[in-house]
Amino acid sequence: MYKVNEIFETIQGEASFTGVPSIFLRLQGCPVGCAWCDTKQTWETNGTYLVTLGETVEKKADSEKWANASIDDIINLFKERGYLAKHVVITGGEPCMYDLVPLCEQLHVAGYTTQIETSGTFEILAPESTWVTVSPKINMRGGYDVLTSAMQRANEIKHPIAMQKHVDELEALFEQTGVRPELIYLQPISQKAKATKLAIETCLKKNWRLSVQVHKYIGIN
Ligand SMILES: C[S@@+](CC[C@H](N)C(=O)[O-])C[C@H]1O[C@@H](n2cnc3c(N)ncnc32)[C@H](O)[C@@H]1O
Ligand SMILES: Nc1nc2[nH]cc(C(=O)O)c2c(=O)[nH]1
Ligand code: SF4
Ligand SMILES: [Mg+2]
Repeated sequence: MYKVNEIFETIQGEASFTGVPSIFLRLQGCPVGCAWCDTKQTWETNGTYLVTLGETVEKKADSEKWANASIDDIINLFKERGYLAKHVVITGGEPCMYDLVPLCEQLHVAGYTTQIETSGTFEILAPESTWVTVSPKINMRGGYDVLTSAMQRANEIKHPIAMQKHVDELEALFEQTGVRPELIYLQPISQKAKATKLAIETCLKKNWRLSVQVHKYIGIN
């Protein structure tokens, strides 16, 4: 069973898959505690907020409500809702708190491609063909060895930044781990003008890529 915070169909707004119609599966629970996290409603798994899966679908506003769901429940729901997107983004919360192998495998059998959004603070349990976006949470809770293996598995890195020290800590992580993936995205934290300027300047200097959270600019989920 997976703990589901919400399920919705939208356009992927971040990194390489930006613009791709996607079904988002947001799992409940994250112990990392990033101060600027835009999904704090997923952090705790409080029994008071346990609801049915139906209630988590296309919530009208962010909430701490969550539901238990099996893989069949999730795939059946995608079909019942008539979703046409064939790309499933598994995010959270921290999705790698869960073993995602059976979920992704069954999604592949059902004709979907899969992508995981993860902080790299838990072991990544997912099939080879799942696209893994690692947004490394440096100096946060979670082991160094886990972060190194996450960096090795990553298909792309997406790093939220607001200050030069966030760029410096990413460079230091590349040095320490000896892993420097080909696709490196900087994502301004919370659409702040200063963060966006820094991200643009740094991408130009380092030949990295810019990821703005497109969905927030156009007012979709
Ligand atoms: C909410 S997290 C969930 C997945 C996973 N826990 C992680 O951190 O990658 C999804 C993505 O949003 C990014 N993010 C969260 N809050 C943000 C904010 N305020 N501004 C920009 N990016 C943010 C995260 O770094 C991550 O890349
Ligand atoms: N449209 C859209 N794209 C996204 N890419 C990553 C998201 C996330 O919250 O993980 C996200 C999200 O919440 N909405
Ligand atoms: S790891 Fe992801 S979900 Fe957890 S607090 Fe940080 S940004 Fe939020
Ligand atoms: Mg989001």
